[in-house]
Amino acid sequence: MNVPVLVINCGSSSIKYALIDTDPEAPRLAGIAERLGSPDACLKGKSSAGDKFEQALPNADHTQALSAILERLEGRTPGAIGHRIVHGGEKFTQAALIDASVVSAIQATAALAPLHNPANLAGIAATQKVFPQLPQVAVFDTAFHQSLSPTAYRYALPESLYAEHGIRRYGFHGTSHAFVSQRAATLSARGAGGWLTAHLGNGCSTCAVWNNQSQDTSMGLTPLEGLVMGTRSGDVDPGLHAHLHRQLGWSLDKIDDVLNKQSGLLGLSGLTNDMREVEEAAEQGHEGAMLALDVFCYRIAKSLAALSCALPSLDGVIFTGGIGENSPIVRRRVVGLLPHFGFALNEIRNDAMIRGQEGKLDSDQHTGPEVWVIPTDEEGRIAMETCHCLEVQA
Ligand SMILES: Nc1ncnc2c1ncn2[C@@H]1O[C@H](COP(=O)(O)OP(=O)(O)O)[C@@H](O)[C@H]1O
Ligand SMILES: CC(=O)OP(=O)(O)O
Ligand SMILES: [Mg+2]
Repeated sequence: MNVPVLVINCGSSSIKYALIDTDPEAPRLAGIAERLGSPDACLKGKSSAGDKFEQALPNADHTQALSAILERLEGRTPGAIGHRIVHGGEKFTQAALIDASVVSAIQATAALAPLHNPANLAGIAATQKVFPQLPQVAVFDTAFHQSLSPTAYRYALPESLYAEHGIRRYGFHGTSHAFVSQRAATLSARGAGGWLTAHLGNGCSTCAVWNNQSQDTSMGLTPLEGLVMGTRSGDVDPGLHAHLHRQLGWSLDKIDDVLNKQSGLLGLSGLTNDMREVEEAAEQGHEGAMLALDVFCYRIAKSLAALSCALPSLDGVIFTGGIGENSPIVRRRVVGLLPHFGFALNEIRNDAMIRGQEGKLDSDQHTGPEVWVIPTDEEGRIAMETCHCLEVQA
């Protein structure tokens, strides 16, 4: 079934939206309602003519923000709603038409993604109120990684923690890793083979993809494992939690808050979670920013090297997300830390690849593993999966 899809990515205080038409050439309407629940709440976006708008929505909640979004759709009516749902646990290997049982399954996994799933559920409740007549589909970040083998997804913990409590590695950003690896398989003469993907946005993760299937990924039970991110620490010694509790008297809530919201680029630099500002400060010799950039890039390279163990052979690496698509500095440094992989980055191509362009960064005549930048399209992929799910149901 091919219908215009309103894609909703609902956070605790924000709603990102995009209206994706059946005609791929039709301009997308997209935007974000931010700081919901506060006096500064506002809706920002772009009209189909490309004009930017900003509208104050003081103290608006999710439902009020959705009503305001509806008025920005320029009379175009969606035929379905596709929701990004971060955690689908082991239950969902693909998108699902939302009904009461799907809502309770998402509720059941909320404990595993306390920052994301409750907000996603609030988004479903609000859209059901505003668009009661439309079919709604849940598209899960975790679904693409359900192809992981137990070797990749099990932690070395007592079996009962997995069997009775679902404690295992799940992985996230699945729609992005799936989209860019399939796009590389189409664009590259190497086709679908072994690709390493690096999704570098506010949340960051890597993935090893073999024949369009996720083999392993850097995030785990929650979106905190793995790489250094904007405000998340990524991997730390699991002994850190007990240490902070016993030695500093920190509560679990405080530890959780520090690791999720005060660490990463922000924690290391002492300045900001925004990579543009980190790069600027590092350029001016700010020591915290230089260290943040060093650790960020080193940990990406280390993760890609580790994930290469999940691939029989390597065809290339793909950079995506706000940082992966726009930062020649990060790409150069990461590739430079992997000399034994045989990449050959062309500096001029790398420097020129910014602002959502797509392309290969290799030097001419290079025959080894390739380096690609592929702008991610999580919204487009969610719309596609929404239509596919409705087709299967019909
Ligand atoms: N030109 C740029 N150079 C370096 N980093 C950039 C650039 N443009 C955007 N970024 C970074 O991309 C990150 C946001 O990524 P994005 O994928 O848009 O986030 P989200 O995960 O919220 O969708 C920020 O750290 C931002 O600084
Ligand atoms: C799962 C995750 O980290 O999502 P985001 O990048 O949107 O924070
Ligand atoms: Mg993102």
